Amino acid sequence: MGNNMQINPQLPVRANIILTLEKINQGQSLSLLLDDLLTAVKDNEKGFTHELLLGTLRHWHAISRIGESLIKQPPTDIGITCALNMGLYELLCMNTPDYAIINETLNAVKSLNKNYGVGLINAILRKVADKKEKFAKKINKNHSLPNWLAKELKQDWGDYYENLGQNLRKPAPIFLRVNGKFSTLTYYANLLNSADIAHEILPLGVAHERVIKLTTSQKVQFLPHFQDGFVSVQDRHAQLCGHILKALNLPKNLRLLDACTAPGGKLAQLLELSNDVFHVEHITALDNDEKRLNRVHDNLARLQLADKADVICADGTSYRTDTLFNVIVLDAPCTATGVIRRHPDITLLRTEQDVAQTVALQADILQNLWQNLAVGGHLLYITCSLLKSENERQITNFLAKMSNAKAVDFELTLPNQIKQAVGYQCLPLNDDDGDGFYYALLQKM
Ligand SMILES: C[S@@+](CC[C@H](N)C(=O)[O-])C[C@H]1O[C@@H](n2cnc3c(N)ncnc32)[C@H](O)[C@@H]1O
Repeated sequence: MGNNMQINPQLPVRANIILTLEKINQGQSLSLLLDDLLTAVKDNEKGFTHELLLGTLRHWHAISRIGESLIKQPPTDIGITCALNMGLYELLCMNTPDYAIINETLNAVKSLNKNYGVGLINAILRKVADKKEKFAKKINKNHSLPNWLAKELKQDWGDYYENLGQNLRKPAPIFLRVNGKFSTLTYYANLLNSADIAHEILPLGVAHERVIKLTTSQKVQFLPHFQDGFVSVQDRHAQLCGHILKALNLPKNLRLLDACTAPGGKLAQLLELSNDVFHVEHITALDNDEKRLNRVHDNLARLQLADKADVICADGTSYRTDTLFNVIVLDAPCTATGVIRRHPDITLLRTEQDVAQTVALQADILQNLWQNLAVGGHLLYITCSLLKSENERQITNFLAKMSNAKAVDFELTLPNQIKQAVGYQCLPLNDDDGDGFYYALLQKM
């Protein structure tokens, strides 16, 4: 059963959350919906709205299993499942009184003209409210991943799997990258101290580099000198990119291709790091998504780096240049299973079929970009995926096929940066850990 109602300020807050969940279940992404939702709710409801929506998504599969165990016939309207899951999450994981949750969830359902779901939702919420402790234990015990993904992660990560499954449903920490063109990490940490912004300084895992972690939630636009480009938000493991390349002590005047560049996080880091020692003469940055390239331009403008790179719209599977590159960064399109903590809707949007398609696309891009690399040049392959098929296996298959490619060793030193047959897999296993990233370094012979 469809629903043409749109998120709007006249609806109760829970009704707007149900509509958002419904759209995600139909394939839209949270990042495109969240602003609309938060704009539609009152200021004093924004925090609650965020917590209820994100919490429901983080626990979606665990909650769905509870709902399914109590219902004989699953509802034909996905909106009813969304309302039920939202109600169950609030009941089992938030502090709202039970009667208020049940009343408000039912009111929301009625305001969406879905009265046919009221009886079912009322019955299930009351049943669960009566045995809250039992169901709360259930929800917390297991992972909240779709079965196909849980199976793949178990195969790939054996001993780490349980911990990984639990951690993927937690919110991710916020890390900052300090722009060395304007500041040092120590100087910026002092600015944060002066502004009373709680933070920690943590190692990055490569050379002696460090990173800032914010320890309280903070609107980034209000960070000291954010608009002046002193600092950017970038995940701890994403920040390895520039430092792995810097540690190679490459010759000066590098010609670098940042393939798959949008929204430009790694590109900006490379430009910020470029100096007399790690000297990038020229960067070409490409992506095949025109819209996402707008975000690259915005980011570079804020960091005052707009004139430092040629940003082009091109397809990595076919792009060719006459002047070959010394370094190619390939931050490949992937299943993004490593960033589920930041985008919990991935567990609803991704399917098992997506994996094979993504692996094939990555192989095509890698194969084509290799033709643009000069002999002696390096290619840094990166994904934010946890799956070995996109990572270690992708690269070992490439090396087996390409007689002019070899793996280059580098060292990452943190416990959850795990050495693979080629490269490293970073896993989010602790609250301080960065996202799930894979890095492999190749050289053309
Ligand atoms: C993981 S994101 C890159 C993140 C970026 N490097 C950063 O650090 O901000 C992958 C990017 O690959 C792009 N992409 C997907 N298929 C592509 C293709 N065939 N050619 C070029 N870019 C592609 C997507 O548009 C997306 O922006």
